[in-house]
Amino acid sequence: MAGFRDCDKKHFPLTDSSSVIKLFREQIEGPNEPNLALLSITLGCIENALTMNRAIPAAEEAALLRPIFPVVDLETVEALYAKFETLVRGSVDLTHYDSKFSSRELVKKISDVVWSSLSRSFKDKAHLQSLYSFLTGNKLDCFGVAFGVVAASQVLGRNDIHLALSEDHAWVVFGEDGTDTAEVTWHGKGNEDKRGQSIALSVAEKSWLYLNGQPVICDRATEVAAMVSAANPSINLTMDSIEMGALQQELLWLLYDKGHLSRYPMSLGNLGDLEEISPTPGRPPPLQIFQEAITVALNHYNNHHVYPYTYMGGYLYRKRRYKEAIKCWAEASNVIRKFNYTREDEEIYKEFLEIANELIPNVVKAVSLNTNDRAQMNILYNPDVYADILRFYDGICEWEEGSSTPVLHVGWAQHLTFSLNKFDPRTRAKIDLGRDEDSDDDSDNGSNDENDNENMKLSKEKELVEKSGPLKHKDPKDALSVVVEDLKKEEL
Ligand SMILES: FC(F)c1nnc(N2CCN(c3ncnc4sc(CC(F)(F)F)cc34)CC2)s1
Repeated sequence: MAGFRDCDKKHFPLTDSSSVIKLFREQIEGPNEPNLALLSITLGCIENALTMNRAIPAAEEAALLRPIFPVVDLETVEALYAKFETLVRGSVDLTHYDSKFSSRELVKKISDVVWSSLSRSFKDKAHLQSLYSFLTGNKLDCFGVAFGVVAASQVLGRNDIHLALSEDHAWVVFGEDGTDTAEVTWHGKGNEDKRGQSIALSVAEKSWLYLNGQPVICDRATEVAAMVSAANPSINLTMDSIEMGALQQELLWLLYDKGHLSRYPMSLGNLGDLEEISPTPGRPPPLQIFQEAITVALNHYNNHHVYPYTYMGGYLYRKRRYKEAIKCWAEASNVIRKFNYTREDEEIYKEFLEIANELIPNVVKAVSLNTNDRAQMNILYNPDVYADILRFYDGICEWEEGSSTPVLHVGWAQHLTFSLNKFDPRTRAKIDLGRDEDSDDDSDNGSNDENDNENMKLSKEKELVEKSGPLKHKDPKDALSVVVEDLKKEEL
């Protein structure tokens, strides 16, 4: 049983970040498994002190010489821990569940204990992910409920119940071989919660939300990594707490060095973002961390995670390394095409919408404006970049194919033609669409006639593009429609 031991208490009061690191280090190093409730209450208490009600701008606060890092007293943490233990042990009569491994009924009961304590207020605010928030405000977000259920399971000594994480949802695994699954929290807005139900493979099969059966399955140390990753240093929409960010970063490096991020791509992405903001001397650069996340996704999750590519793509975009950013976005699309889009996949839809309708158009605008920068300008003459944009869109089309819900609408097409038409026509003719660049005869090699028709159309398009020369259309959307109109005339 976990419990709040004397060896834990000796760390208190915590007076600075190094004392917090020491507590986490000893908890992770053992000999007992890390106490999730103790660590979550502690981290949540610090986050609350560093990010809530800090209306005074930091400068004035510094002028007041008020110490920023909060002192975390033993009494505070002990009281909250006791409250959690009393709630959980008081609500679950373990004599009803005597088998060595947990049952679905027990998991549902533990979920009900957390669930029934929640206030009805809105749940997508920040700082609602820790047990500190749960015990002092009866508020938890979607992740927080799942984490709370796992922390409660640990208090009950149910060490087969663990956290399972996708890129936008959380649930638990349990049972003899840890492969039983159960919903324990809600997802998104306006969706009935499915708590107690298993994540049937049929559902997980093709939806991004369940990562096609490739979620991150946590052990206790990875659950600590999830708690640290879920910490939120933001004070408001424009300001972050430097101290909270630095603490989160140091804790992630501690977990990294112990190997507890090695199966958790998103935590590596979080670490890469923190390193971009404030590089740690002697540590690898952000790109290397993002690359590691991609390698983990390739090696352990059958390349079914999208975020490793959008973490790296976003970073490269911010560094104005546009060619490489577009490559990452094509790789992200190469992942999503393996799924069918369902209505609960809104988060990743918004991610691709932003890339297609804001980031890529911004790139082609940026490079066509500052023509003096040769490196940037030749993006519009680079067949690889053009091909990557086509691959990006092709993946989204494949994602839509076979889905219950459509993905693309005319808004996408407007941005698509804007982006594609900024490319030099000769470049567009160069990419390898599986047809010869120079031969304009459409002599096929035994392919059937609709291929001929297709080839004929494509070679006609190429001819048209060459004849019309660089596309100087006043209104970008005309370019594609001109080609389509001419093709239609051909067919008549
Ligand atoms: F790819 C970039 F655009 C991203 N930037 N931030 C991203 N985040 C931020 C952090 N984040 C996460 N970071 C660590 N662990 C988890 S577990 C999870 C799903 C749920 F919240 F449990 F339901 C989300 C998540 C979600 C994805 S993706």
